[in-house]
Amino acid sequence: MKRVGLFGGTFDPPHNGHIHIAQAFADELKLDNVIFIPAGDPYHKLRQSNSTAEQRLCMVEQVIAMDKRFSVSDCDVRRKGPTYTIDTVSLFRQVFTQTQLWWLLGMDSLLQLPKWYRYQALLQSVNLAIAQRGEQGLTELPNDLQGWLPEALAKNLTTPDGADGGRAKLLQASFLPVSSHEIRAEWSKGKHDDVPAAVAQYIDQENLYRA
Ligand SMILES: Nc1ncnc2c1ncn2[C@@H]1O[C@H](COP(=O)(O)OP(=O)(O)OP(=O)(O)O)[C@@H](O)[C@H]1O
Ligand SMILES: O=C(O)c1ccc[n+]([C@@H]2O[C@H](COP(=O)([O-])O)[C@@H](O)[C@H]2O)c1
Repeated sequence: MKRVGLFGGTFDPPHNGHIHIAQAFADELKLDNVIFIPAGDPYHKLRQSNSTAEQRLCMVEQVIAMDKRFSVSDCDVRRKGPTYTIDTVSLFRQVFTQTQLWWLLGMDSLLQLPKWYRYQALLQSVNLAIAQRGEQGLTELPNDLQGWLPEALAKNLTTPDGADGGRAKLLQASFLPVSSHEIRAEWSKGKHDDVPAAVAQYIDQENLYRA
């Protein structure tokens, strides 16, 4: 059965930490493809930047050239209203039949998951692949996920057991201590080494992240 990773993010900007975990997810889960999906309206975040959704999409387009397993979808940028992952996954379910779908996310996102729109339905409709990030760990797992996670981790990764969804996998690979908000804050000071050169060039060309 084909396996596809869906990697949603604000990507403001996409950085080496994203690329590192996307490749690690693809290796460890043997994904055929990782689809980067920039959020159109990341309603859950306080926007602190001058970039548009189209510019974030353009930056992700630079990144996907780095690995033949990578591609990008503009479905969340095009969809109106707040970007809810349950809607994104429903779209991909229509296109990818006979495919195991994995939603890729960092530990910081997992800990916030009970705040996501219809998160329980989401957990049934897609599998979650979780990357370690910073000091945050499973000891901080919200009560709402404490029953679900051990069961989801115990599910067999290869044998389909009826409907796809409800599995979880913790990434073994380490993470890079890089974040978009730190990159934006440091950009005017000339610290550009946490993003690929093509992304750095685009940021300068578009005059992004200048205070
Ligand atoms: N360095 C990293 N290591 C592991 N996971 C990461 C890393 N950076 C981002 N992620 C994960 O990638 C997804 C998209 O991240 P996002 O685009 O919000 O970047 P970010 O660096 O977290 O941004 P910001 O610093 O603005 O909050 C999230 O699930 C996040 O947890
Ligand atoms: O569905 C939701 O309610 C929801 C709430 C918070 C985040 N998300 C998605 O999670 C992904 C990562 O978010 P972020 O904040 O790390 O950019 C991105 O695709 C968001 O659209 C989704």
